Amino acid sequence: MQGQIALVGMMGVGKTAVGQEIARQLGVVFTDIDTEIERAAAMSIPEIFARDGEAFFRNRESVVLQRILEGPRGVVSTGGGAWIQSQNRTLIRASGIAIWLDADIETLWARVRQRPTRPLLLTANPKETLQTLIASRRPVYSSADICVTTDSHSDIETTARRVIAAIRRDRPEMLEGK
Ligand SMILES: Nc1ncnc2c1ncn2[C@@H]1O[C@H](COP(=O)(O)OP(=O)(O)OP(=O)(O)O)[C@@H](O)[C@H]1O
Ligand SMILES: O=C(O)C1=C[C@@H](O)[C@@H](O)[C@H](O)C1
Ligand SMILES: [Mg+2]
Repeated sequence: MQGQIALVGMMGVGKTAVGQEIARQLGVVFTDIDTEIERAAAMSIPEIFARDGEAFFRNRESVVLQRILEGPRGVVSTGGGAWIQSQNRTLIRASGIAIWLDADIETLWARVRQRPTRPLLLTANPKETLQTLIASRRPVYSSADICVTTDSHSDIETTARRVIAAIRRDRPEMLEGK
C-alpha cells in the first residue's frame, strides 16, 4: 500500500464496520480513531464530551489522528466530525486518501437511533439534528478523494468490496502489491 486509507463521513454511515472489513479483505491493519481516543483517555466519548466538552474532544481527535496516520499503513476509520476540521483534512491528504462513505438520512437514522453513544444527538429532536448536521457537513465531505454510497440494502461486506473497487479504479497506485 502506498498510504493510509481513511474513511470519513457521517456518524452511523458505517466507517467503523466497513473500515474493519476493508482492512480484513486487504490484509492490512485497522484503526478506529474514536476507539483510540477512548483508549487514551480511559473514558467513553460521551464521558469526554460531558466532562471536558466538544472543543477538548476535537483537540484530542487531531492529536490521535496524527499519531495513527504516522503509524503502519492500513485502514483508518475517523469519527464523523474529524474531516470537518481543516487541519485534519491536511493530515489525511498528506498521508494517503480520504474515502467519503455516504448514505441517505433514513439509512443513517436507522443506524444511529438504537444507541445513545453519539453526544451530538442528545437533543430534543435528534433526527432533525442529524439532518442539520448532514446539511452543514456534506459540502465538506464532498472534498474527499473518492465517494462511495451505501444504503439499507448494502451489507458491510458488499460496501467494503465497493470501496476497494473504487480505489482500484481511481487510485490504483494506492493498492500496489494488494
Ligand atoms: N453497510 C451496512 N449494512 C448494515 N449495517 C451497517 C452497515 N454499516 C454499518 N452498519 C451498522 O450500523 C451501525 C453504525 O455503524 P458504524 O458504527 O460502523 O458507523 P460509524 O460511521 O463508524 O459511526 P461513528 O461516526 O459514530 O463512529 C452499526 O451497528 C453497524 O453494524
Ligand atoms: O459526527 C461527530 O461529530 C461525531 C461522531 C462520532 O464518530 C464521534 O467522534 C463523536 O460522537 C462525534
Ligand atoms: Mg465509528
